[in-house]
Amino acid sequence: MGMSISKLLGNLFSSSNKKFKILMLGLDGAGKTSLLYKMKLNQNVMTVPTIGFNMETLQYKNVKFNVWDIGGQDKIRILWKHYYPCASAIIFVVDSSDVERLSVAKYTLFQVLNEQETFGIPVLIFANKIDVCQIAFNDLSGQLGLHELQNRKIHLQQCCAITGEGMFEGFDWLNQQLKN
Ligand SMILES: Nc1nc2c(ncn2[C@@H]2O[C@H](COP(=O)(O)OP(=O)(O)OP(=O)(O)O)[C@@H](O)[C@H]2O)c(=O)[nH]1
Ligand SMILES: [Mg+2]
Repeated sequence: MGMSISKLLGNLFSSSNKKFKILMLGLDGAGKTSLLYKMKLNQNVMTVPTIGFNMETLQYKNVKFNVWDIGGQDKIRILWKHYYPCASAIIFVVDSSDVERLSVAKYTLFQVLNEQETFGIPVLIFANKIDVCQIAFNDLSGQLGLHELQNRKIHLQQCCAITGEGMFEGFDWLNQQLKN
């Protein structure tokens, strides 16, 4: 009856050792590094623009992630593609107070989604800076063109890297997607 003890232990061991590679992308200043360290340390860190990347291992509800926070400045976005191989999911961070650059955020998001290596993987969009947000949720979703992406695994979650609001809800969705 049931699974042998050794098989059960083997399964537990392998699942606890698995780390999902998660890419954190988004325009410069969106709050990627702030979110990474809020999640990792529960601290508000002083950030400087990321040139290159930060990588941290996080654990949320027994799921381990290697989160790659990659610099979002215009001139270094060209380098994002080098990080795509073997990514299990993408977290795309949008500054919801920067309404003027929402069209650039949309264009950049669609560029990422059009890369063959990102086909089929879940994309969590963090609408960050909800504390200073300048736009209603539905308008934000509309301006990012999310209705055009109904064949993709996409979830829009408002959050705040300063208070941590919304972060765990986002990771709950991600965990659920990675389980499937
Ligand atoms: N008000 C507010 N400010 C935030 C929030 N998250 C980040 N910031 C601020 O936004 C600025 C940019 O944050 P970063 O985390 O450095 O942004 P980034 O996306 O890593 O930027 P790059 O490394 O250039 O790609 C910093 O001054 C943060 O303190 C937030 O939720 N609310
Ligand atoms: Mg950064």
